Amino acid sequence: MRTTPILEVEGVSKRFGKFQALTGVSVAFAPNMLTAIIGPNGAGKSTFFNVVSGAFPPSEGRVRFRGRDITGMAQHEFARIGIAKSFQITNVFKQLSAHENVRVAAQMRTARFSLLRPRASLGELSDKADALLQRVGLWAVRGKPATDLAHGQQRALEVAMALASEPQLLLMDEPTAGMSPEETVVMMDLISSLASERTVVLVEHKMKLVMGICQRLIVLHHGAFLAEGTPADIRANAEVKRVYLGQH
Ligand SMILES: Nc1ncnc2c1ncn2[C@@H]1O[C@H](COP(=O)(O)OP(=O)(O)OP(=O)(O)O)[C@@H](O)[C@H]1O
Repeated sequence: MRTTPILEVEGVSKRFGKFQALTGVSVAFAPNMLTAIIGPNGAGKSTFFNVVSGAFPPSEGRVRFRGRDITGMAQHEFARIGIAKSFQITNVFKQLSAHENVRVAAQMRTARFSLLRPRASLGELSDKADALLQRVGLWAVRGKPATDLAHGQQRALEVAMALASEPQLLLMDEPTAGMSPEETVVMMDLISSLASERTVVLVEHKMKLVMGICQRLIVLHHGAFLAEGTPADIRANAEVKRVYLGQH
């Protein structure tokens, strides 16, 4: 990789008891690119995502963000250093409006930084929330309680909340899971546009979905690295076809 990577995963393995879910995975991610981690069922994609996003530490290996070792770092530190993850639907306060949810997310960021800079005023937070809601296409429903939003809109709300921390790296786990075809198109367009401003790494089971929007794909199989490359490279890779495309 010619540019200095923003995220480096080095020799990462993960065991659950005797089960080896990941084995020695090493990959690096260039800044401001959209990369998808793909692979068939049980390939280790979610485990990879959880290790990289700090949900649990790897059994072996290191994860580095902008050169800093973040292996095993506490979850709450991630937003502070510039990493956000979506989707944890549980983060949405169902009774609050879309606007209030994003404002709270933005407020949490300024609270974290309050020692370093003055707290933002309510007006500033409100403006920021509005801008983010516009960014993810939820302006029209900003006043609605989150619970009344369609599934796709709730997920877009999660994205707006994740963006409130102004991340340099956005990690997304199956962002279109459970979405209708129409909602999927909207979300894919959104992800594509977000990736022009920051690094986005997404985990996706459905390879076809990401082929059109990702610059790079990483394929896992049986918990190990199988291949990486552009969508065209991956489409032409006989081994990938065998283990992955053959199933669909
Ligand atoms: N907490 C756990 N305890 C035990 N085994 C686990 C645990 N989490 C995952 N596994 C196993 O690790 C393997 C990889 O699972 P993982 O969820 O990472 O795969 P995946 O590629 O995301 O699959 P899918 O596309 O089906 O979601 C699977 O065989 C799974 O059963």
